Amino acid sequence: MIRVAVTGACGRMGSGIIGRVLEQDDMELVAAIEAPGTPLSGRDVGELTGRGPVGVMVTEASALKDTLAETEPDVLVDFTIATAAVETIKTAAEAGVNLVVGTTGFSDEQMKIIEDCIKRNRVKAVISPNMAVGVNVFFKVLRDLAPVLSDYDVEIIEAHHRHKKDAPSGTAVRALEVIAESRGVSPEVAVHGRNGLVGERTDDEIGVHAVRGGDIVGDHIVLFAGDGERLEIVHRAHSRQAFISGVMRAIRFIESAEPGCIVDMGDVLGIN
Ligand SMILES: NC(=O)C1=CN([C@@H]2O[C@H](COP(=O)(O)OP(=O)(O)OC[C@H]3O[C@@H](n4cnc5c(N)ncnc54)[C@H](O)[C@@H]3O)[C@@H](O)[C@H]2O)C=CC1
Ligand SMILES: O=C(O)C1=N[C@H](C(=O)O)C[C@H](O)C1
Repeated sequence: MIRVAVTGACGRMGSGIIGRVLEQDDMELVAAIEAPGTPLSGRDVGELTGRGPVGVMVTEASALKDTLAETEPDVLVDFTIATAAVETIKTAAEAGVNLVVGTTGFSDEQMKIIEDCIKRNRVKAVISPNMAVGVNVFFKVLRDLAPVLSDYDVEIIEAHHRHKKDAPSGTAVRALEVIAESRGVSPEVAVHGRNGLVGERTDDEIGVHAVRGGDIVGDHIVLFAGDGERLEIVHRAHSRQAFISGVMRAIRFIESAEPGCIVDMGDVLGIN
């Protein structure tokens, strides 16, 4: 039985993950953690997420160290916000708890802190900006296509719901990194939006555009524009269940992962 703790427990992803964990025969929800000062502390997370009481009460992140010691999870799943996730990851790693992290918006400095902490404490970690199987196939297609279309102009467009706090999406940033790497250039060639008399497009630049509105779950388009034609690689998420299915795969994968290393969903799926 895999003992699972979830942070961001009452969020869009956290609540969905908890619902799916509760349905698994090989998993047990042992902790549900929310932001410090949450008014939901002490409430049954099953009732909060519309499933009826499950006997797991919401605890605050400020008590995470004690919560981990008392509940002894095998893995902590984090879908929160970057600034919070860094602290959560440090606390979990120091407690020897493996990690599945879907939170996006980490800076390079925050990622370095996370990498060092996971390496130092020799915990296992799956960290991926998008857990959907289809998106990780999308990344592989981009890796294979980018060298062939090296002289095409690339633009990345992502669209998400009005509540998303970070931009561009972590998925769009990963797509940018994949294409930039294949071209032997820095992701700093990105041009985030365009406004004013910006002049002609340069050959090296990669446009990145974030659309926000409504309840869009997550669309990503990578456009390769050439002379007389263009190719558009598109992924559209219809439901957060696509991400949550990937989270279940990651939770089951983690035991076999290498201690002290961070892998992503491509590794979990064996397509990297
Ligand atoms: N990797 C993937 O497949 C996916 C990643 N995401 C990312 O996951 C993150 C969360 O997305 P949503 O669930 O839509 O956001 P949300 O805002 O609905 O949920 C975040 C939750 O975290 C809680 N929280 C804030 N600070 C906390 C702390 N210190 N400890 C515990 N909980 C804390 C908030 O109260 C909230 O309930 C975002 O970074 C988003 O980009 C979202 C969907 C898929
Ligand atoms: O915030 C979201 O909703 C999502 N965020 C992730 C990202 O930033 O790429 C993944 C997915 O697109 C949904």
